[in-house]
Amino acid sequence: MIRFENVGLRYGMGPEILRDVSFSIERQSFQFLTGPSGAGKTSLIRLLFMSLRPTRGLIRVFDRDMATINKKELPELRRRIGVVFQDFRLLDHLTTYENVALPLRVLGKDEGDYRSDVIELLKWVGLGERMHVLPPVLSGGEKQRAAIARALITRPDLLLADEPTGNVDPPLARRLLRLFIELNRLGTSVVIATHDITLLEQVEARRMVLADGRLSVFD
Ligand SMILES: Nc1ncnc2c1ncn2[C@@H]1O[C@H](COP(=O)(O)OP(=O)(O)OP(=O)(O)O)[C@@H](O)[C@H]1O
Repeated sequence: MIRFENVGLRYGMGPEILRDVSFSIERQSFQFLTGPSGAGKTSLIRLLFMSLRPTRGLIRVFDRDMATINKKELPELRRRIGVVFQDFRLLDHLTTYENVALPLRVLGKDEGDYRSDVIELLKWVGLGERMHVLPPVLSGGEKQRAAIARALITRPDLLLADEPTGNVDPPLARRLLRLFIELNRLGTSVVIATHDITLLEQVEARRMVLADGRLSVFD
């Protein structure tokens, strides 16, 4: 589904952050992306979401060479990817419910067809009581869960989550992990970037480890 071949990345004239990174992400696979702070996890997530282009190497996303994808084609391809950013990126003037429903609204779906799905997902992530409030009054953990729900609502082919349990307590982190596993069981490939050792210990999953710009993959 996704393939990186000898990918290198540098910002401006800075040092190479990623060097000769090669890996594939298969359909319906589950993997953690780990490595010390500053190792390049977020940069790799941004490459996967096509919001950053590599300095060198080949990236194929959904069987397309990223170098040949033009701006007009990007939204269509990105629709197949759900992302949870570290900074959440919720829209402050929309309620939690509206934020989560937004990707479906943008696709032109009828609210009558998705309303119950959105409410069910909000309840599952523990935001059933918070669906009518605006993001500025949500706690960090609540914002994080809203961002996760928004990324999942379209049942993407690929879910990218950058430190998705960074702001929640351990029981909730376990619950979110179960949600990702269930989503994976239903067919979505999942990539979770995390430092959270306890999270890593809970699932037998492929580990992609970044260190000194290089990626090692442990299946
Ligand atoms: N937009 C940018 N311009 C210049 N340098 C950047 C930019 N974004 C990231 N970097 C640098 O690239 C390196 C990798 O950063 P990145 O955020 O990808 O690491 P990370 O593994 O996600 O870190 P953390 O775990 O702390 O979030 C760091 O040295 C960072 O300073």
